[in-house]
Amino acid sequence: MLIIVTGVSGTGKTTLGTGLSQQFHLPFFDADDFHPAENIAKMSQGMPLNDDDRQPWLLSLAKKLEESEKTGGAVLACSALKESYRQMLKVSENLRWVHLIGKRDLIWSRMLARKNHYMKAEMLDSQLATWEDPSYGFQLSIDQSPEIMLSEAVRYIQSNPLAMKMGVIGMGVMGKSLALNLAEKGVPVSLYNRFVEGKEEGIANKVLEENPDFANMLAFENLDAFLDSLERPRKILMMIPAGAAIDHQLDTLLPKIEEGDLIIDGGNSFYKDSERRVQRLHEAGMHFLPMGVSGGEEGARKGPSIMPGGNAEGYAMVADFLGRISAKDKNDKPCVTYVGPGGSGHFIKMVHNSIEYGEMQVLAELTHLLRFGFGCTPEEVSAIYSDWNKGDLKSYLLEITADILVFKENGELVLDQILDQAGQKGTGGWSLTTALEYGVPYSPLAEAVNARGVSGEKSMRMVLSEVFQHKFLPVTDKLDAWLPKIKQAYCLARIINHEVGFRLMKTVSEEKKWELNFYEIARIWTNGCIIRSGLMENISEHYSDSFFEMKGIKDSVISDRAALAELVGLGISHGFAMPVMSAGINYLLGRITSDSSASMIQAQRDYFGAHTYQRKDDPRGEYYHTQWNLE
Ligand SMILES: NC(=O)C1=CN([C@@H]2O[C@H](COP(=O)(O)OP(=O)(O)OC[C@H]3O[C@@H](n4cnc5c(N)ncnc54)[C@H](OP(=O)(O)O)[C@@H]3O)[C@@H](O)[C@H]2O)C=CC1
Ligand SMILES: O=C(CO)[C@H](O)[C@H](O)COP(=O)(O)O
Repeated sequence: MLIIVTGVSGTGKTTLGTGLSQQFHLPFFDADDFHPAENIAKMSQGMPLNDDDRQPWLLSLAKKLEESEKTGGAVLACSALKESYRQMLKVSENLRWVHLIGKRDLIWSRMLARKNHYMKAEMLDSQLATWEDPSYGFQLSIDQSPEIMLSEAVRYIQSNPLAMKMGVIGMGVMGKSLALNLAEKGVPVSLYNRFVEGKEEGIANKVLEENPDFANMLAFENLDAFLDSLERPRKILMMIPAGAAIDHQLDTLLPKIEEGDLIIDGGNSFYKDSERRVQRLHEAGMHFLPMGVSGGEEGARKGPSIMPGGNAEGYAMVADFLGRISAKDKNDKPCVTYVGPGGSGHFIKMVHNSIEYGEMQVLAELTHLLRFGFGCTPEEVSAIYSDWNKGDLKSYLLEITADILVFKENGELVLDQILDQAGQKGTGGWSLTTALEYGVPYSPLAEAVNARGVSGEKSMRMVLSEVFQHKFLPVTDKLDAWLPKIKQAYCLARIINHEVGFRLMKTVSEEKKWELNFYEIARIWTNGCIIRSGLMENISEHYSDSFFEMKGIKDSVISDRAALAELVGLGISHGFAMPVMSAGINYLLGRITSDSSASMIQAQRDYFGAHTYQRKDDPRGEYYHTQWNLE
């Protein structure tokens, strides 16, 4: 979106241009700043510029406008006195003109009041003589206040909208926040929400009304008008629920859009669905970008972690915009990267969420044990977590858990008013089925999914609790003696959660030849996303396929496993379910045991089913069968 404010010197182009740049969140350029030194010298001596003087200046302005157009647009204040000059600046159809028109006396008096400007007031007559009245654009009279001039110019531009750079479908929690983020970063954006009579009406318009500072947004509930408003090739981001809604929305969109257009699915879709959709849009000559987004409402508004995969050409069309809206890592690099082909973007978002499930569950388990076993108050638990959060254990989830533990309404802890039934939308469970499909051990993170399932059976739990008289037993040991071990156990349980997730990603990447870059994946997860943490920073620097041997991790595996085992023992023996922490220590011990109990399994299989087994003393790997039942 390009806006050019024209007029002779003294008409207030800079004031209006600056106001428009703020309203439309676009950069502002003053053409005066682009004059070569010779022109400035000439004007300072009161000598008017001729066409030859203006030629290089106009060319450099046209170049600046072309560059700006690629990155979202700009507002330019430029005298553009003659039609031939304006023609040189007309670099795009996506351009609106506001011409400032005023009487000579008014302009003269304003020029006399100006200080530190190289233009001499005497040159006004020359400018007015050169000025050619334009036959297009908005003629705005300067005999009114700057505020009124600004609001009239905004109204004109909004009623003659420019092609918007991006469209967002779905004005829910995420769509609205991402749209505002885009608009704030100078990407003109069209908003669309479905119309459902009597239920979903004027939703996109409401977003505009609630955000009057953003003049670079348009709102629609008519899909055709929304699509018409977009620059070609169109770039459309869908932020709607995963599953049937996505296919249905694509069914509606595809007949209305054109070859070369790009559709992005920024929701939590199952990666296999995304692979199918990449293919579908490819066959229709369109680009499809399955894209994970993490950071919740606040992240989407201020800077999420973004995981686009699929069509690389499609990614290139929006790479600049995604970079602008994403969170930034510690080196100020955007937390977005092209993940890989097919559904890889949604795949890694799914694994991200699975790790998120595990991290949340570990904190839930610890909190329960600290409160109802050790008898800590919520404030005490919060203080412990806040303390941990100052060091290597720091993480976003630890931080919000500490907050939740002291958050009160009407003097009551909100946490204790919340029904103990955890919801889930799919990503955790899909990770588990994917791990099963690829034969990747996943027990710690699987337990986080199962724990949510068990929590959902509230009425059955209540009945059985009564039948079996279940009680949490108080821990009689002093908390101070346990606290260092609890911290160690927490540290190691988190490492195990991450190892499990990264192992799944590595296996699937190899099988599908995605060539995922785990340094990059960890890097884009160091900020903006829900599992950002000190641990993730460490992984992004030292990632190794042999995860447990990684720098900053190996020491914890060596020194903290006794603490994790002890804590799980303590919790379970005092009546606390600790599914993720106990699965974690079991998984770890299983992974680091050279002599496992599986010989017995093989013997049993061979006994009842003649499944055969291999022998330790036969390096050829031959299969043997024993006639176990000699009768
Ligand atoms: N909330 C979060 O923290 C995160 C969510 N996500 C994912 O982003 C996506 C959107 O989530 P979120 O914004 O939270 O969800 P919301 O429920 O807040 O919003 C959903 C949006 O989709 C629209 N919608 C619902 N059904 C349909 C349909 N059948 N056709 C077209 N539009 C429809 C809704 O419109 P209407 O108002 O008319 O119902 C609404 O605008 C989901 O896939 C979610 O899993 C990803 C990361 C974080
Ligand atoms: O993607 C997210 C965070 O990263 C969403 O908040 C998602 O909804 C979380 O998953 P679930 O609803 O299953 O807990």
